Amino acid sequence: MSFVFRPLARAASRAHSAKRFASTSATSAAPTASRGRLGAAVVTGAALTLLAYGALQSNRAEAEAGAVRFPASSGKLTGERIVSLGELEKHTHTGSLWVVIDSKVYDVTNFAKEHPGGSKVLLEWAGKDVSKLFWMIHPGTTLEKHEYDTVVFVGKLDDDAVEKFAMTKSDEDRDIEKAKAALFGVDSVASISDFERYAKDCLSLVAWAYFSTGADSEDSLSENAAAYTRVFFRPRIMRNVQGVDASTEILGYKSSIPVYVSPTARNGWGNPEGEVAVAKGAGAGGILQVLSHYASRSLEEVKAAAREGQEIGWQLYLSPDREKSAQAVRDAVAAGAHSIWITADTTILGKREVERRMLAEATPTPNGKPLTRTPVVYSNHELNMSWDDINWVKKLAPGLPVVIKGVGAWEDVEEAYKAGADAVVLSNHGGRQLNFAEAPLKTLADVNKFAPQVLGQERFSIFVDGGIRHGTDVLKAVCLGARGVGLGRPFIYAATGWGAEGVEKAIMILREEIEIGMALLGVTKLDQLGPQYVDTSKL
Ligand code: HEM
Ligand SMILES: Cc1cc2nc3c(=O)[nH]c(=O)nc-3n(C[C@H](O)[C@H](O)[C@H](O)COP(=O)(O)O)c2cc1C
Repeated sequence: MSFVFRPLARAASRAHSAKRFASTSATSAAPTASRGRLGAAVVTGAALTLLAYGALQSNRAEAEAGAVRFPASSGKLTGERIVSLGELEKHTHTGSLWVVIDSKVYDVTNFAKEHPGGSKVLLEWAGKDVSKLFWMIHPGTTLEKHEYDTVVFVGKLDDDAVEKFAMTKSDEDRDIEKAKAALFGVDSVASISDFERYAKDCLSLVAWAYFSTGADSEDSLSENAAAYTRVFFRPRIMRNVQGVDASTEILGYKSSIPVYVSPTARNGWGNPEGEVAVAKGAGAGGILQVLSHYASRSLEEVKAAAREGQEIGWQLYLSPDREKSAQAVRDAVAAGAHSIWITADTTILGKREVERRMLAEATPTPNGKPLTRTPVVYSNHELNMSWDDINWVKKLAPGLPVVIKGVGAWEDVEEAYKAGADAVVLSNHGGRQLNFAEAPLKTLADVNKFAPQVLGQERFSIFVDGGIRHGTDVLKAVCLGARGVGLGRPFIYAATGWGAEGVEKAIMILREEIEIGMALLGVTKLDQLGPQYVDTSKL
C-alpha cells in the first residue's frame, strides 16, 4: 500500500488555511517536521500528515510525551561508501531495506523487525529519503544515541541523488519556502502576538496543528489569555521613575526580566535549529530556557550553543519505568542542567480535538472504511505520582532546584511547598491538558487569598505560564507574587520565523513593555510591586 500524494496534499493545503480560522487559540502555531538542512523531501505534506497523525496520535501518549531517549551510542554508524540512486533502488524489499536520512544511507533490514514504529513503515519508505518524516517522529538524538546493533550506516548519497531528492518537494514545502522568503526583517515585529501571525504560513499543517491547539473546545486555552484582560492596574503617580530595572533572579539565575522560556516539545518542527536557536536567543536576551523532555535537540546540543554562564533548565516527564526516569535525570545532571522541572499535569494526554479535526480533514478516512476499534494508548507516563517524588528527584539531582510544573489549585501550591519543592509553576499546560482547568492567573489570585504564607518566600518561588503575551501581563503576575512567568508558543513562533534573532527580539519586546509598564505604574524595581497595584475584582 502506498500513500495518496497529490489529492491529499491539496487537501492538506486547504485545511492549512482553514485551520487558521478553526482554532480559537489566543496564540498558536506549530513548527514543521521539516528540517531545512535535510533538504530532500520525497515525502509529501499530506503523507506526512497521515503518518504523523496515525503514529503520533494513536501509537503514543502524546507527541510531546512520547520520545524514547536512547542510551549512550554503540558506535555502529561508521559507513563511508558513496551510494548512487541506482544502488539505493535495489534495496527496497524485506531482504535488503535501505532508507536515507540527511543524505546518509542506512541499512535497516534487520532493524525493521525491532523498530518501535513497526517494520511496515520502513518497507513503505524503503529506498527513499525519509528525512522529513523521520525528524517529525523521532527525537533529535535518535541516530547518535541509538543502542541498536542492527542499524547499519552504509554511506552517503552521491551528489546526483541528493539533488534529485532535493528537487522533489510537496506543494506545502514550496508554500513554506515562499512564506519564509517573504518574511520581513525581525526589527519590524511589533508585538509578541505578531510572531504567531507571521509564523503561521511558515509551518506545515501538522506542525501548526500541534503547536497551536488546545484541549477539547479550547476553553482553557482562550481563558488563559482572557484572564489577563480582566485585571486592571491602579498606577501611582508623582514619583521618581528614573532608572527602571526589570531584572530579577530565577532560581538563582540572574535574569534580565522576570520571564523564562517554558519547555515545549519538538521545536525543530518550526525551525531546523530547534531549541538550539532558542538557546542562542535566550542567551542574548539574558533569560533562562527550560528544555522539554521531548525537545528536538538534546541538552548537550543546547548547552554547547549556550554562551558563557548561560544556564538551561531541564523538564522531566516521569515514566512508570522509574529506572528510565532516574537515568534521564542523571543524564540531565551530567549534561549540566540548571534545574529539574517535573511536569505533573500530563499523566494522561489531553484530547486536542481541534488538532485532530485539522489533520483528519486534511487526510480523511475513506468513506465506507469500517470503524477502527484498536484501543488508543493515552499515556506512557507515570500514573502514580506523589509528593514524595520531589525528594526522589532531589536525591538524583543533588543541589539542583526542583520545580513542580502544572499546578492548578492553591491547595497544591501548599502541598508542593511542604514537600520541599523549590518552586511551582501555576499552569494548565497552555490549555492543552484538562479543558476548563482555570486560568493560572486565577490560581495565583487564590494563592493570595487562601495561602498567602507561601508568597514572598526566600526558598520557594511561584511561576505562572499560559496566555502571557504582553509586558503588562507579566507585571500583573508579578504584582500577585509571581517570581517570574513562562512563555511557550511565542518563542516557538519567534524561532520559526527568525531563529535566534526572533527569540532575542521577543525578549526585547517584553523587556521594553515591562519597563514602560513599571515606569507608568510608578516603580523602578520589581520588588516594589504588590497586589495594591492591581484590581482583581473581575477576575
Ligand atoms: C533508521 C533508524 C531508525 C531508528 C533508530 C528508529 C527508531 C525509532 C524509535 C526509538 C521509535 C520510538 C520513538 C518514540 O517512542 O518516541 C520509533 C518510532 C517510530 N518510527 Fe522509527 N526509527 C528509525 C527509522 C524510521 C523511519 C525511516 C521511519 C519512517 C519512514 C520511522 C517511523 C517511525 C514511526 C511511525 C514510529 C512510531 C512513532 C510513535 O508511535 O509515536 N522510523 N522509531
Ligand atoms: C506545542 C507545545 C508543546 C509543549 N510541550 C511541553 C513539554 O514538552 N513539557 C512541558 O512541561 N510543557 C509543554 N508545553 C506547555 C508549556 O510549557 C507551557 O505550559 C504553555 O505553552 C504555556 O502557554 P503559552 O503557550 O500560552 O505561553 C507545551 C506547550 C505547547 C504549546
